[in-house]
Amino acid sequence: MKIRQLLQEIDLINRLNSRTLELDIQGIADNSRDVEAGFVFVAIAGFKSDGHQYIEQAIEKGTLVVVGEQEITGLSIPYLQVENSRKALGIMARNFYGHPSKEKVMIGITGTNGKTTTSYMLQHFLENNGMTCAVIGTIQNVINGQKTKSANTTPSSLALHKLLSLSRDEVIIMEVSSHGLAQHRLAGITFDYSLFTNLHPEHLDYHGSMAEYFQTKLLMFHQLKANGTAVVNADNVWGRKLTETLQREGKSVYAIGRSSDCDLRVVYFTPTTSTMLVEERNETYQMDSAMNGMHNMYNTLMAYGTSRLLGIPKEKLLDSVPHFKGVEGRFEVSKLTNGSTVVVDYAHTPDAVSYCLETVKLQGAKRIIHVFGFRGDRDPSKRSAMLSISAEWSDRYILTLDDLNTVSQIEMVDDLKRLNETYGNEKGSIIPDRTVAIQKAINESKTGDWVVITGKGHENYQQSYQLPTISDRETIEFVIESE
Ligand SMILES: CC(=O)N[C@H]1[C@@H](OP(=O)(O)OP(=O)(O)OC[C@H]2O[C@@H](n3ccc(=O)[nH]c3=O)[C@H](O)[C@@H]2O)O[C@H](CO)[C@@H](O)[C@@H]1O[C@H](C)C(=O)N[C@@H](C)C(=O)N[C@H](CCC(=O)O)C(=O)O
Ligand SMILES: Nc1ncnc2c1ncn2[C@@H]1O[C@H](COP(=O)(O)OP(=O)(O)OP(=O)(O)O)[C@@H](O)[C@H]1O
Repeated sequence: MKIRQLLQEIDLINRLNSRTLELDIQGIADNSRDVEAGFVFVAIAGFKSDGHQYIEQAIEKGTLVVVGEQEITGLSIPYLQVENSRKALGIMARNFYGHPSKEKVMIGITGTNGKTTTSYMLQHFLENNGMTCAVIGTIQNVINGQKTKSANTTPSSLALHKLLSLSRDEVIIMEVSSHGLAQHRLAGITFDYSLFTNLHPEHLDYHGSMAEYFQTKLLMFHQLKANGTAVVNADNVWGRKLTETLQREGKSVYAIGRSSDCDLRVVYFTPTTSTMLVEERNETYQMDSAMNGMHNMYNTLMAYGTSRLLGIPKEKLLDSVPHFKGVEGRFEVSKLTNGSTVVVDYAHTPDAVSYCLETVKLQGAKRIIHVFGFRGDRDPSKRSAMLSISAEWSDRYILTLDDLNTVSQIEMVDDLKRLNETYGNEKGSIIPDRTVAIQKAINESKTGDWVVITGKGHENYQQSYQLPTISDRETIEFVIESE
C-alpha cells in the first residue's frame, strides 16, 4: 500500500513530499521492537514510556516513515506530525487492513459489568441460529472459531483491525472497555449495535469521576453507523441518561428493563428459577433461563433483544436461551459431598459483589462464607463499599489477597486490616494466603452453606501461595481431593 493511501482521512500537521507519498509500505508498528523493513512506525507517548524515545531504534530496523505527535526535525527519514498518534494509528490500521469492520455486523458491548457474559450469551444465541461470530474480549479472542489469548479486554487499534481482517465471521461481538475508548483503540471502527449494560463506580482512579467515566462510554455510541441502534439497560440510572442523550441526538435506541416504556420489558422475574415474563411489542410471554441472578436477567435481556434486532424469530431464541450455561469464572457452582456449595465469581465491584451474594441468598444458602480481596493498583475507592456489602450479606467473611500488581504484600495486608477495622464487623477475619483462606472456608462449611470466592474468576493467580495451585478452581479441587 502507498503512504498516500495509508494516510487517508488523517489530519496532518506537516506535509510529506510527493515522492514519499508514493512509497510502498509493508506494515505498521507502534512498538519499535516490531518494526521491519518498509514499515511505518507510530510513536505514542504512553503511560509507562514514550514511543518518541524509540524512533532511532525504529529507523535502525528499517522503518520508512515515522508518525508522531512531537515537533521533530533532522531525522534521516520522513517524519509526519499528527495531533494524536493513537487516533492516527487506528485510522492507518483501518486503511491498511482495508476497512474490515465495514463488511461485518459489528456489535460493541460496554458497561462496568456484564460485558463478557453478554458477549458469550449473544454468541450462543446467534450461532445456534445459523450465524458465525467472532468474540473479542477479556477471556480470549475467538476468530474463525480459533481461540487466542487476549492481552487487553479491548485490543490496541492495530491488533483489532488485524483481527478483523483475518476474520471470516459474519458477526463481530466485542467488549469495549472505557480504557479502550479513552485511548482511541476503537479509532476507525463503526458499530451496527452498541450495547450498554450498566455503569457503577469503577476505574475512578483513571477517569476521575462518574461523569467523566460516562462521557468516555458515550464515545462508543458516537461510533454507531448511520442506521445503527443502541441497546441500553434503561433500569440503570446512567442507562437512562444515555437513552435521553442519544434520543436527543436522533439516534435509534432499543431499551430493555422493567419500566413500561422499554422495548423489551421484564414484567416479572422469579429469581429462584430464573424465569421471566417478558413483554415485547404488546405480546407477553415466558422466557426460561439457566443463568442465576438478577444481573443475568439483565444480561439475558441485552443478548436476547440484540438477537431479535438481528431478525432471529422469537420461538427459535426462546429455545436457545435455556441452553446457555454461563461463562468460565462467572457464578461457577460446585456441589461438595459435605452438602455445601462453592461458587467462583469474577465480581470485583461493589454492585457485582452485591448481586452475587444476593443470588446466593436467593438460592437458599443457610450460611454464606465469603472469601475475597482487592487488587493492587486498582481503584481503591471501591474497597470500603465491597467490604460493607460482604459484612452485611455474609455470615462469615475472610479477607485475603487478590493480584498485588506493584503493591507489596505488607502494604495490602495493612490496608485489609485498616478497612476491616473501619468497615467490617465481628464476622470477618484476615488470611493473606488466598489458597489457605479458601481451604479454611471450605473446611468450615456445613450442609446448606455456600462458600463464595470472588475476584479472580477464570484468571490464574499472579503470585504463588502455600497450596500448589494456580487458580481458585484448582484450589477448590485440591482441597476437596485432600479431604
Ligand atoms: C495503562 C494502559 O492502559 N496502558 C495501555 C496502553 O499502553 P501505552 O501505550 O501507554 O504503553 P507504554 O508501555 O507506555 O508504551 C508507549 C509506547 O512506546 C512503545 N515502545 C515501548 C517500548 C519499546 O521498547 N519500544 C516502543 O516503541 C510502545 O509500543 C507504546 O506504543 O496502550 C496499550 C496498547 O493499546 C495497552 O496494551 C496498555 O494496556 C495495559 C497493558 C493495561 O494493563 N491496561 C489496562 C488498564 C486496561 O486497558 N484494561 C482494560 C479493561 C479494564 C477493565 O474493564 O477491567 C482493557 O481494555 O484491557
Ligand atoms: N449485568 C450485570 N450487572 C452487575 N453485575 C454483573 C452483571 N453481569 C455480571 N456481573 C458481575 O460481574 C462479574 C463479571 O462479569 P462479566 O465478566 O460478564 O463482566 P465484564 O463487564 O466483562 O467485567 P470485566 O470488565 O471486569 O471483564 C460477574 O462475575 C458478576 O459478579
